[in-house]
Amino acid sequence: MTNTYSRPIDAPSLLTSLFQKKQVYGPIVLSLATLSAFLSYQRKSKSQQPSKSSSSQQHQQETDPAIFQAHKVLFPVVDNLQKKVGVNDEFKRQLRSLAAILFPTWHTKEAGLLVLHSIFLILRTYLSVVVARLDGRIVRDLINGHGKQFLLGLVYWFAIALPATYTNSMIRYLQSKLSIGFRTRLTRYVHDLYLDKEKTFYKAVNLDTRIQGTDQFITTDVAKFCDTLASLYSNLAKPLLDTVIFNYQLTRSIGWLGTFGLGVNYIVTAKLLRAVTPSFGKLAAIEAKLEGDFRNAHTRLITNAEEIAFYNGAHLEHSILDKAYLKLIKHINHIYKLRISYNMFEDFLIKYAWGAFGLIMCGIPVFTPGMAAAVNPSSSSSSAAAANADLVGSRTRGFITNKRLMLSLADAGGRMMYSYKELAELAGYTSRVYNLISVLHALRRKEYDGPDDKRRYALTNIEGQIHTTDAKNGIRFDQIPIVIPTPGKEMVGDVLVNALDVHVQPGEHLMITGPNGVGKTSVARVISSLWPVFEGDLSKPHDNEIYYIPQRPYLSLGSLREQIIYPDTLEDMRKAGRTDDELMEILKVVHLAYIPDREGGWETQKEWKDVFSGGEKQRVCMARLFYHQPQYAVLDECTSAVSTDVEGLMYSHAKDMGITLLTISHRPALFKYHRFLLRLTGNQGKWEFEPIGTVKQQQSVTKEMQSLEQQLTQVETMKARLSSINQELSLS
Ligand SMILES: Nc1ncnc2c1ncn2[C@@H]1O[C@H](COP(=O)(O)OP(=O)(O)OP(=O)(O)O)[C@@H](O)[C@H]1O
Repeated sequence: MTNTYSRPIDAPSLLTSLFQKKQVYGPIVLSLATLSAFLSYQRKSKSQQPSKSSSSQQHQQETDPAIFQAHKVLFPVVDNLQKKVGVNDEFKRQLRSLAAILFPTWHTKEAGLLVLHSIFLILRTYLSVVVARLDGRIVRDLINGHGKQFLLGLVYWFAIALPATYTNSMIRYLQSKLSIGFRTRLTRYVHDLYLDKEKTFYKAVNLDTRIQGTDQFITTDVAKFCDTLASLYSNLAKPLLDTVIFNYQLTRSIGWLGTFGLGVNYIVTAKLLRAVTPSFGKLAAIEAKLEGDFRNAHTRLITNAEEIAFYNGAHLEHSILDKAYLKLIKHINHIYKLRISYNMFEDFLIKYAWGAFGLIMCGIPVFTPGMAAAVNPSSSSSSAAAANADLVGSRTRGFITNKRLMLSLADAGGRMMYSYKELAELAGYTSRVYNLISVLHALRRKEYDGPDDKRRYALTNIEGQIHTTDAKNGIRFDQIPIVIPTPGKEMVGDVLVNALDVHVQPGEHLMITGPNGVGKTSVARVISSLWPVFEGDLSKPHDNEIYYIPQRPYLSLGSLREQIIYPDTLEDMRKAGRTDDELMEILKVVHLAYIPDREGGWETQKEWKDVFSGGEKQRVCMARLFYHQPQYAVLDECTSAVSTDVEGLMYSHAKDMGITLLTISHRPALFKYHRFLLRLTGNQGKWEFEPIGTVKQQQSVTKEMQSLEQQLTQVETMKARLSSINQELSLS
């Protein structure tokens, strides 16, 4: 006899024919095929991986500038304050722009992963239907007392368990792989933008306020974006597929009316949930920012640990950290509170309302006489008792199968609805990551944050020109004002130095002096293109012919050798044919020859900023100058902690090497190593430029000496007065 009740599940379709004829073999064969595809894919991707620690290979992988150029239109900067962060058209546009980075072509590893992931998702849905049907069959055989078939059903059950569990683990594995793949692509892209030749990393921090806490953006937000995107694909694609297939199966079982009811149910639920969903996207974006602030406060503490410890500043730092943490926690608590009512509503709707609705749907074929007859026309030809037993068996099978499908459907629908919350969170991370990339693109093109109109000294009105010339032409400032770059819509910069007009020729060592905060370092910032040339013309040699030693010594991560050759790598050093013996000679010049022995050799790796004393750090930086032997050197108070005799030796050595010096210093002892003096007066941006050793200067030195001598003559008078005061005090 035909089991007519279960006919809908056995309907002639590709899927159902697979259940019928290859109920167990089908899934196993499919799983094995997918496994072998996966293994061959793994082999292929392994063979394409770059060899370990090959910096030249890593270099080859840098993003092609043509790609950045092409992406210019995809990443216009948007004002996030004005745009509402949420699941809207702007979110879709931003996601499409980011997709161009995640999937540059369909021949990428990530595209392969996505396809494989999708195959496993389809496989899982297919297996769910097989399991639902098998479940129904086993229960039917149990109720009908068909022991042999019951046992056979159990054998099938275990046979399916293998591909089913494998499929589930693969889905999770591929989801993680997809997330890591996205993250690698995005991070590489961002690093290439951030650490490019335009020194965008400096500009993002100092010349712009649109992305604050870049480290948080690059480390945490990118990772969260990738995780959410990968999981959302899985959380949306699978239930979507499940919904289509299960609905199809159910339609055949419960009829079109039931399916229509299900459809209405979905639409109503989606509308209701949408109406009550708080703006999780915006909340997630704020949370990410507050996390960044908290992390930043900790990073500052670590970076400045010694200074804070000397000042006994732990108490204040403690309260700063607490404040940052409390702000974050307050926000997270607010989100949790919003979630209470939202989750209640969501659970009520999806678990309980849908559950009741599902049971009603399952009951339709049972309680609707017309339908039962329609699905069971052959029952009249059997004896009444047998027909009754068959009817109970087939009803049970139908009910169990439908209930399982219904539960899976509720689960799928529920997950789709839950995904809306995830989608809203994704909108928040998308807006953060998009914002980061679009601002980095803008900074690379020198499009800064400033007023819309052409105001003088605004970052949106940079009119100066920079010319790269031969080193023998020197460095020339032609009517260049030194202006503090000030980001912001209504902001213009303050002028530190008026139209500077100075020419430094090779060998004409220049000393720049003036009171604190007058703008001496700022002159160096303009030469090195950290600050823009707002007006005038700057002519200078190529960047690699000028070496800068800043006021604060910087020691990098890496070996002792890498401290001396910074920013060259060991590979660069070897390529240039330089040796460790040469480095030792350099260390002798800066009186640090004892360091390699003391520290255990050139390869030693330490946190060098904590190892060297203040003077040693400055001498290591001077050693770098002698290693690189540039045509020009800008030395910004970089020997202030070095004893005068060693300082003098280093200056003489630099000059002997043919390096033209531009020294920023207050120390008159350094005058004698220079030929010109640029004095920034601080008086409304005025400056003076003159040769060193002129009559005027000698007169000024003589005048200073006379004034000092005069002060010395008063010392005896002052001493006498002091002792008389002491005497008076002891008498009283
Ligand atoms: N990024 C910035 N934003 C705002 N103001 C800045 C910035 N950088 C420097 N300034 C200001 O510009 C002025 C000049 O700074 P600069 O570092 O050039 O001084 P300096 O003459 O080298 O001083 P010192 O002798 O103390 O080193 C200072 O008042 C400083 O506060």
